[in-house]
Amino acid sequence: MTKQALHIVKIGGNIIDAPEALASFLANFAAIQGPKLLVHGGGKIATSMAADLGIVSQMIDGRRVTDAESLRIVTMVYAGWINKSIVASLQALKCNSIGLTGPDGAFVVSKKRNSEPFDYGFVGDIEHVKAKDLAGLITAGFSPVFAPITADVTGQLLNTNADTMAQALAIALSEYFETTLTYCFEKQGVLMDPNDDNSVISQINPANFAQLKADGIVSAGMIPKLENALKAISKGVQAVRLCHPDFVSQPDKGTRIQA
Ligand SMILES: Nc1ncnc2c1ncn2[C@@H]1O[C@H](COP(=O)(O)OP(=O)(O)O)[C@@H](O)[C@H]1O
Ligand SMILES: CC(=O)N[C@@H](CCC(=O)OP(=O)(O)O)C(=O)O
Repeated sequence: MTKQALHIVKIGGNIIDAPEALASFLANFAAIQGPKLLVHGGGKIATSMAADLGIVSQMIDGRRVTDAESLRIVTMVYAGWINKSIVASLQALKCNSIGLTGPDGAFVVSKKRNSEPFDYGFVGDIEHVKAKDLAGLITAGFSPVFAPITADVTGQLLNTNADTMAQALAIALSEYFETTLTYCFEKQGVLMDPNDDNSVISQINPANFAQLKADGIVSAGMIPKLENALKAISKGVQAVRLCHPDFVSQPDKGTRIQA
């Protein structure tokens, strides 16, 4: 039997923090026909909220070093304000969204990251996705909206990178759906020249990724994002793409990932 298509989309903090861009993206997302799932980040807002409270945020390899105070902030920001704002907006657009974190339904279970070689604090790496139950929720007509907060088997909340969460959900759900994964961010795609939106690299595979990294053309948060994208395409996700949120429904736009 052929599997039904499932569109998984991830949006990051730069879009969430720009009300017009977010509203325009959510209208595009709501218009996608058929099963769909959204994963959101919000790192930029968490960093500014932490700064307001006098807490300096430290990022290493795209992961936030998350102490107990930071964990409280990121949980309130991601699972609270951002998640509920997005779900309410999608409901107003007649998209039957349901806001979730890892521990809701135990859909995503993580494990605290090893403290060697560096202690990231309360950061979780995903161990298991309860894909069958989540597929059931999607088939019942809900569009899950995941915040990047998970928990381990003891109930400890953990902060999880949103790009990784999207990758893990896409891989696990590929057992039940023909899954496509789209990372939306504020540029037109992965660029040869970060200041030139016309320099989109149309395809990235493991070989040219290694070269782009060595040449310093991809840097910062783009490196873990592409590592997640490459993992997804190598583990059963049908199509993976990075693009501007305006083009979420135009598969020929942006950067396509190849195994
Ligand atoms: N070659 C590149 N092309 C496009 N963006 C790049 C590139 N190299 C680094 N970046 C940076 O990666 C960022 C996207 O990663 P990140 O900030 O983690 O996004 P998000 O918060 O949406 O997950 C872009 O805003 C850009 O500053
Ligand atoms: C462990 C870890 O780094 N978690 C991320 C989760 C949010 C995120 O990934 O947000 P963007 O998609 O907007 O970058 C963080 O706190 O920044």
